[in-house]
Amino acid sequence: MQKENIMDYDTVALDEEKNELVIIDQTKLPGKIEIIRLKEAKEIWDAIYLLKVRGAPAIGVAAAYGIYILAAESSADTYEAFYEEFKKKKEYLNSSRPTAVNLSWALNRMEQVVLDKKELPVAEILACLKEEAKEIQAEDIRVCKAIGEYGLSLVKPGDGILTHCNAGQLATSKYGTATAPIYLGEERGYHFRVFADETRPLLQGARLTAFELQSSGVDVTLICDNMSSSVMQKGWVNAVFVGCDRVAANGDTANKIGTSVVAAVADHYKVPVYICAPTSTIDMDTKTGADIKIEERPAEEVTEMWYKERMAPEGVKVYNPAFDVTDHELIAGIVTEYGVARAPYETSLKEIFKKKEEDIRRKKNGRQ
Ligand SMILES: CSC[C@H]1O[C@H](OP(=O)(O)O)[C@H](O)[C@@H]1O
Repeated sequence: MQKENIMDYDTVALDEEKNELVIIDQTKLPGKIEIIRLKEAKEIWDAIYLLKVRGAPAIGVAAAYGIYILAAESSADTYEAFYEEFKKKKEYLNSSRPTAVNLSWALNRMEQVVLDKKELPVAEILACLKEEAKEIQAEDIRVCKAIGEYGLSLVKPGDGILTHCNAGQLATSKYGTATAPIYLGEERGYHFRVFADETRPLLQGARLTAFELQSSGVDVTLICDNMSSSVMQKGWVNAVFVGCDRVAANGDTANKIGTSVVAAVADHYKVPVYICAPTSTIDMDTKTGADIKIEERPAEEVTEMWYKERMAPEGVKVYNPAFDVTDHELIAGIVTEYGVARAPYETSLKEIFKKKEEDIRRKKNGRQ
């Protein structure tokens, strides 16, 4: 039987007949492709909070379909009652996760439909809500493809690309953001060499990015988060492409934990870092990164080996060096028993050994 390909599944979809949200349960990947159907408010809230559906754009699409599904359950017989109910359900879904701006962006956009169509009967408002949610998803696909085209202009065939977390098709409706240039490039024979950071603690890189890239025939190598420096030091990385959850007006970008470490290392090795950002993820009302609310999650995600099944797709290439080398430019001082050596180390280490030799001589003379 043909092995299932994760790329053949919709990350998020609306079952229009049953008015159900249909998603891939990403907490089960890569070991199992499980499609789940959601209808109740708490189910949808939990799916977002537990990262069954995740990634800024995908969260936005799921919330848009989710609020439509919940609004369609309303038994309100006046606009005022319908709108009051709508606002409560919207605020509830919006409370699931704070950092990705697409959640509130999509819900606000759906609320605007209710406000704009207040003269229509509720049934017609619902039809408009469904169309708006479908347009949000259609836009997501167009936007990601456009990001792919622009991203492709920044790299060349055969380049090494490093990415962190999952800003792939599983974080969007199609193409992904950071992976969009990779997928378009694959279609056009670019044959990129991709390094996917595992991305502790929830392993979106190992479980999702490596999985979807491998499933698409992309040359992907899984590395631990602490290996990004080693592959950049070796010159294997020509560009870093990552996604985002919220870009502030000054360009500060909130993305998965560890992105700033990758960026600091890339800066050292003069590797360009590109944030692949749909404008729906850019928040011009937030002035700087310091103003972005950073979600904090349960300690167990760090302390427990919560992942009982496969942590990465079977057969994926892995680079697993046991050590790496820290470049001297990154070292403030080398602390020895004869003092602290400071850059330039060729000189200062020689001074240290001179002190050592003098010390040995003194001790030797003292004994004679
Ligand atoms: C297309 S950007 C997706 C963005 O969302 C991820 O976070 P999470 O897995 O917690 O939803 C990660 O930050 C990605 O870069």
